[in-house]
Amino acid sequence: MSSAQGFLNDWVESRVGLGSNISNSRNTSVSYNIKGCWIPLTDNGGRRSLGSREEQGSVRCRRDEDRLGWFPPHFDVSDRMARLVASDPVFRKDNRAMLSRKELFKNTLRKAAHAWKRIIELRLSEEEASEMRFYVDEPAFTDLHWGMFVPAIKGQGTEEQQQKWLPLAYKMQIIGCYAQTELGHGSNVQGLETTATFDPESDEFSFIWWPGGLGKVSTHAVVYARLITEGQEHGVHGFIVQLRSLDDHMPLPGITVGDIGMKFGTGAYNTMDNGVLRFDNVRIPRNQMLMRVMRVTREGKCVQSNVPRQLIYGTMVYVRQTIVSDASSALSRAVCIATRYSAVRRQFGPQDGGVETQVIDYKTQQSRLFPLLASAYAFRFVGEWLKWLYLDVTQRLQANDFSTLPEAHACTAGLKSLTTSATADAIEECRKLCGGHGYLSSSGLPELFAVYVPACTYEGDNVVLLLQVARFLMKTVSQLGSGKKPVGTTAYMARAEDLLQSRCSVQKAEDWLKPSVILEAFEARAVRMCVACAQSLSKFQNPEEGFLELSADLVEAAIAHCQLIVVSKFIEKLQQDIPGKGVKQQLQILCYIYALNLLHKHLGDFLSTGCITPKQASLANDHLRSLYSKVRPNAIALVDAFNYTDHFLGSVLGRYDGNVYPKLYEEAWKDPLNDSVVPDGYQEYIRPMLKQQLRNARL
Ligand SMILES: CC/C=C\C/C=C\C/C=C\C/C=C\C/C=C\C/C=C\CC/C=C/C(=O)SCCNC(=O)CCNC(=O)[C@H](O)C(C)(C)COP(=O)(O)OP(=O)(O)OC[C@H]1O[C@@H](n2cnc3c(N)ncnc32)[C@H](O)[C@@H]1OP(=O)(O)O
Ligand SMILES: Cc1cc2nc3c(=O)[nH]c(=O)nc-3n(C[C@H](O)[C@H](O)[C@H](O)COP(=O)(O)OP(=O)(O)OC[C@H]3O[C@@H](n4cnc5c(N)ncnc54)[C@H](O)[C@@H]3O)c2cc1C
Repeated sequence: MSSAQGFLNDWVESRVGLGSNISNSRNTSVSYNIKGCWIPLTDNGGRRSLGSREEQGSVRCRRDEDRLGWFPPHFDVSDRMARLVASDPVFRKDNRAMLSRKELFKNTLRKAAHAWKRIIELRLSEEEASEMRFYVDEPAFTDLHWGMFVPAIKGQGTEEQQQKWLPLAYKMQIIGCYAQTELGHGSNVQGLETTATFDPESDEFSFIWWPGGLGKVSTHAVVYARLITEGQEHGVHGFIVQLRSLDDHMPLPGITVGDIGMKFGTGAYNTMDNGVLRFDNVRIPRNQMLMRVMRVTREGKCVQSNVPRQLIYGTMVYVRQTIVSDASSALSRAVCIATRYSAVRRQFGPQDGGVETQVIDYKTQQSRLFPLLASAYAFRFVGEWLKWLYLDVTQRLQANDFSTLPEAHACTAGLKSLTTSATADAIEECRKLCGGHGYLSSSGLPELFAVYVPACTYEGDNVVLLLQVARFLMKTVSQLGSGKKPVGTTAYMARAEDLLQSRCSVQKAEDWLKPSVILEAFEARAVRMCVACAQSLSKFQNPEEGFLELSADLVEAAIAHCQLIVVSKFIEKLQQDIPGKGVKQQLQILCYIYALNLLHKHLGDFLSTGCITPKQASLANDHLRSLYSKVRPNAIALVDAFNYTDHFLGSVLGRYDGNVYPKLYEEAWKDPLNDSVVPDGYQEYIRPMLKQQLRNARL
């Protein structure tokens, strides 16, 4: 796992490297360079109107070109793409909530086509294109094409199949989607009802299918179906199926395809054409089954390769890994909005008529906000680590080493579940942290929530995924006595005997500042919960029955294990060199906040397993409170470090210059209801009502 450090390092240098901006402190607090002078962000950022209602002009973060050279590629690429998108009128943010579905969708097509044009014109690399997609900030068919269709062919296709299909897909001469889910089956992939029956007479397959996928754009799909040859079933496999004509985009014979209709929220994920697809005896050539895992011969015989069957699920492992990094982005975006606004917003305060208190100074606000800020950083680090794990497993697979696949599956499934659930909850919390104005569309938070929340369901329902982690953990525990040493993220289980007995050494609040103490508490909690589940399971005659009965406890154990991974990767990160004066200390504080807040929220686990005493829990809470005061002076710098443009944030409350109130007022007048002073419908409904009341009053 040590090479994870390389990735983590990249991140720190590039993002916290922003840190170079927040490094020149004059005093103990982190500073931020605004208009060329270094000022400590101890309060409201001085020149920026965070904390003031007056317009302060457009103060910009200084990012000198010569400084950019210092940043490693990722930051540079990301920053360049953010600016490119923000300055291009085609990518302007429409008020998506106001658009009809057709307008919304057509706008998405326009932006995607323009993005592709720019990618070609500017000869953007894959990394640059991917950053561009991120900043365009609109779910589109291209996500599925690049994110699932292409990876499915790469991961499950033979060399020959890749050579045939990938060039077409790379040039977007075909557009593909990932058609796996049916009306009746999503989580249960082996239960799919779509069948692909091999017909040796004609060398073709036939399908019946009902997927979630792309309803209006894709010309092709990788369709998952149960393979049947010679009257026998051979499990689920992927098949490349052409859906629409490449000449006029009409569905091919036997194919019924369309959009499944409006989804949650206005705007939001409705830019995506999730679709319905029905096959009626559609025939495709035999060699369009992705055959890396299993080959079907001309005679209809199945030949298993040495690659494990689970590779059929490989695309999901890949996407789940990307979803973890995306969680950090969505969370950091919401936290950036809520933190900046909390510094602007004032309520209550001195009775003598002095200025009211910035809401960010209330301990309750800090105790809700700062753990979310810490989580955004934590998810970023664990996302980078997971990227490394995924690359590592991919390289091993290429060398026919399948040993780390189960762990990669458990980690991607578990961390996808943990981070998306936490992020969805956090976005909603950020909305509440912004009070009434958070409920306005112009805060950017309602749409962010609506667009984000399906991440808890797609790519695997979060509970179903945690149950996969629990299976992996139960297997690991059951092998503990067998001499098979647990490795990677379960290595701590090798010390199960010690961890079952260990006593937390904390005696005073500061003792909670030792990473080893925190780690041991989280390890002991996870091991104890896993072992307790394994013991309960062993009482069942039928293990599957036991697994169903105990599933709620198993999910809790899986969460404990996944939280341990996040905490341990954060701690690992801090063992490295981190450039920028004061940056490491800030990250350390965030790491403690992340861990101690989890401990506080899951106190029941820690106490009931005897990992810590009530007194130690109370000391942890005391310490947590004191850490909030240390984050407060640097909170704005820590969210500025995400380097989000106002265009990307799309939030009046999260504006960089803090000029919230005049802009809220300005934004209100843009609403179509304000196009006329007297509303449509006045004559028809309001006036007669008023007149009626007048007549009644006279009576
Ligand atoms: C403008 C810009 C232009 C260009 C842009 C450029 C670039 C853009 C690039 C990219 C964009 C990137 C990313 C974004 C892409 C997409 C994200 C956005 C939207 C997402 C859309 C959503 C898509 C979907 O939802 S697709 C459908 C997903 N479906 C699921 O997730 C189903 C969930 N169910 C399952 O996974 C499985 O069925 C199961 C729950 C795991 C159960 O499996 P099974 O029935 O087989 O049962 P078992 O439990 O017995 O398992 C058997 C065995 O297998 C192991 N296992 C299971 N899963 C896996 C796996 N995935 N990998 C490895 N191993 C696995 C399991 O542990 C068991 O092992 P053992 O036998 O050893 O115990
Ligand atoms: C916005 C969006 C985009 C999508 N895009 C695609 C796509 O591009 N391609 C594609 O193929 N699919 C796509 N999907 C489908 C998605 O992958 C599935 O909806 C998802 O995998 C969940 O499966 P399900 O709908 O069958 O949920 P279900 O399994 O029916 O879940 C319903 C409830 O049952 C519970 N449950 C289910 N099984 C168990 C169990 N074994 N134990 C305990 N509880 C259980 C779940 O926790 C959940 O609470 C998309 C979905 C959405 C929302």
